[in-house]
Formats: sequence, C-alpha cells, structure tokens
Amino acid sequence: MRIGTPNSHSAVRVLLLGSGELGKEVVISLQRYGVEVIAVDRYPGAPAHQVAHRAHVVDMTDAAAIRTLIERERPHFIVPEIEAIATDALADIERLGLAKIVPNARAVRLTMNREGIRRLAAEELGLPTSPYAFADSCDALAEAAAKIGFPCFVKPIMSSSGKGQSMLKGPDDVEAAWAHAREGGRVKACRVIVEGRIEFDFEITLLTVRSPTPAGDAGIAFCEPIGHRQQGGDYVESWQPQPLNPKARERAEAIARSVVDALGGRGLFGVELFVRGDEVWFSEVSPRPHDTGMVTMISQAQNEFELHVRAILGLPVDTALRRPGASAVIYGGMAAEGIAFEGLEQALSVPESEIRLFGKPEAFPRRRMGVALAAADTVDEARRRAAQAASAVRPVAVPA
Ligand SMILES: Nc1ncnc2c1ncn2[C@@H]1O[C@H](COP(=O)(O)OP(=O)(O)OP(=O)(O)O)[C@@H](O)[C@H]1O
Ligand SMILES: NCC(=O)N[C@@H]1O[C@H](COP(=O)([O-])[O-])[C@@H](O)[C@H]1O
Ligand SMILES: [Mg+2]
Repeated sequence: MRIGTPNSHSAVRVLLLGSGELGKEVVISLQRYGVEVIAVDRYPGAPAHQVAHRAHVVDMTDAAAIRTLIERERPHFIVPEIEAIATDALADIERLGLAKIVPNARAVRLTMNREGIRRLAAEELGLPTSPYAFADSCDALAEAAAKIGFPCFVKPIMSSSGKGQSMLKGPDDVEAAWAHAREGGRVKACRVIVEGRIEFDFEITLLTVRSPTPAGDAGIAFCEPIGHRQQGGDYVESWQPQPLNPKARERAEAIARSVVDALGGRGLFGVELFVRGDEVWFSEVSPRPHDTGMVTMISQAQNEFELHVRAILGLPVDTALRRPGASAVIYGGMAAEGIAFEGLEQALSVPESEIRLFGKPEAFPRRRMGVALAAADTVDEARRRAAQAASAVRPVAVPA
C-alpha cells in the first residue's frame, strides 16, 4: 500500500458513511497516516465532520444521493459507520469497481438487517443463537412471541443502540412492544425480530480483525474479550479484559472466526456474544468498530479504530492488551443544543483517566455525548475509576 499526499493527485481518499463518535476516531487514525478523509452524515456538525478534510450532509438511505456523492468525491475506500445506509448503492459501487467497500458490500447489507445476519449465523453457519422468529404486524408479533415464549426481546430488524427494543414479560406487553418498535426502527417499514431471552452470566464483545498476513492470505486476530453492561439495549460501561474459561474462550473465538470469515473482506468486526459457563451464543456483529470497544482507547496500544484503519490499508496489526481498562458513558442528560460540560478538573484527577467529548451539536437525555476511560492494575479498579470520572462530568445548558 502506497499513501500519497492529502488534497493532491496522489492522495488516498477514504469516505465515511456515518460520522458519529466511532467515525471521529477512525478519521483521527486515518489523518495520522496522511489519508484524505471525507465524512458524511445525516446532520451538520457531526463528530467526524469536525476532524475530516471535507464534510457532507446527505440522506444516507437515498441510494441516488450516495451514488452522486461518490462520483463527485471518487474515494478509494468507503467505510460504513452506521447501519442505516442504502446498501443497494454500495453493491453497485463495488460491482462497478468505483471504490472498495469496507469490509465489503455483502457484509454491510447482511449486518444492517437483523434478519440477514441471524439467518447467516444460525441457519447457514449453524452457530448457537437465541431462538427467534420474525413478524410484520402486531398480530403476527403476538403469535411469534407465544411461539418463542416469555420473557423475550423484540427489536426492529433495522435499528441499533437499543432503539425500538423491548423485553416482553408476557402477552400483555405485545402491543406496547409493537408500538415502540415502530417508533424506534431506523426505517419506516416495520418488521421485527423476536428473540428468546438467553440467561447469560455475562456478555462480551470479541473484537476480531481480518487483515492480510505477510503471506497474502486473510489472517484473523482477536483482541482480549471486552465485558459490558447494557441498559435498555444501550451500553453504559465496558471493560477489558473479561476473563473467560478456556472452553468458553475457544468457543467464542470459533464463533467469531466463523462469522467473520463468512462475511469476508478486511477490517475490524465487533462480535457480540452471550456467555454462561462453557456455553457461548452468537448475538450479532458489527463490521466496524464497536461502541463497547471504545475502552481500547486506553487498554490497547493499537485501539479498535487504529486496527480498523490498519486492516483497511493492509498494514500489520497488533491486538495486544497494554493494561486493564474500562469505559463509562457520559450522557446528555437534557434536550438542548450547544450544551457545555463542567467538572473535567475533578474527572481528570482520577488516576489514569481520560475523557473524550464527542462534540455532538444537540443533546438528548440518553444521547451519548462523551466517554470516560480509565486504566488500573485490575479491571475492577479500572471500572471504579471510569465510573467516577464519568460521574464527575456535568452537562449544563448554556443559553444562546
Ligand atoms: N436474546 C437476548 N437475550 C438476552 N439479552 C438480550 C437478548 N437480546 C438483546 N439482549 C440485551 O440487549 C442488548 C442490546 O441488544 P442488541 O445488541 O441486539 O441491540 P442493538 O440495538 O443492536 O444494540 P447495539 O447497536 O448497541 O449493539 C444486548 O447487549 C443484551 O444485553
Ligand atoms: N451502537 C452503534 C453506535 O454506537 N454507533 C455510533 O453512534 C453514532 C450515532 O450516534 P447518535 O445516535 O447519538 O447520533 C454512530 O454514528 C456511531 O458512531
Ligand atoms: Mg448489540
């Protein structure tokens, strides 16, 4: 791989579809190599817009709009950063050889839709998953939930970060779950997955890198497992390493390898798994850096964003853990534009702590606006430190 000069005839250009907090860190890693970066999102002033060479606001579910922009910007690589993208446009671009899609158009299409990835994992690859069914109406949902049994989870097939997700305790919860899924899905047409609840001891993200080895074939490298805690389907804290017993670890790695090899291409993947004793279930996978993986900004020498970038550019990767670490989310806590954050002095007086503020122009009570990171000798201490640093940061409204 040869990297030229940004904004010149020799530039290597990367275009991000989605410019949130994860994209912002991918852009920062790309900038360090002198790659020319174009960041795209649905609203102006998105986090990655603020650090890219150029920024565009586009409806990313509009295939024609994506195609027009790609023809204008002529990127060498397209890095999807969110789930809601017109994947038809990506397939055309890949087929015509206009740009390389990361990791590839098929992987992006399959993983943006819970049905696509679930059928691949459970039915084609034979991996253990929760029992599941799909429904397109409230009546069909009632039937599907009765078949799967309670408690169960209902999620729009196209959504992320827990949006539109509910846990149903019994048939009385069906109607509310259907209404919630309709509101929370990223696209209008409502189809949902019903999943039986897995009673896990803990859940992990196994960051898995697929990148070329010196021999030229696709090598797989695993990061240490990341443990995390979710509330309402969205992550609130994560830590690394999460210890796994040898059998569970072997199974987790075998599942991750199987699904990542089936998706193919180069890049970092976040494989979400449930663990109970020796047993491991596949939940879902992101073909890109994962929110729970933000902990690697403090725990690994090469964090998940750097690993994604290196895999894309065909550079060597090292997934080694440097030090136990943890991350804790900082929420908006209010609905307001142009908010401020106080208490960084206290937050950063926590030993080995760091704070990232994403710079999102608008806050909502549960919108993720930043993250606290901390390292320590042990994971328990790192978690305490990250939680303490996060709680010291206070969002405040600033009158215009
Ligand atoms: N079948 C299940 N059994 C037990 N817990 C579940 C199940 N499905 C979801 N959960 C819980 O809800 C969380 C969010 O679910 P899921 O990852 O499917 O949602 P998501 O919207 O894709 O979230 P994200 O985009 O943040 O990954 C899981 O991490 C887990 O804690
Ligand atoms: N679980 C997926 C995930 O964490 N995605 C990250 O959140 C952003 C959207 O945030 P927003 O909803 O606050 O705009 C996305 O752009 C991505 O960085
Ligand atoms: Mg998830």
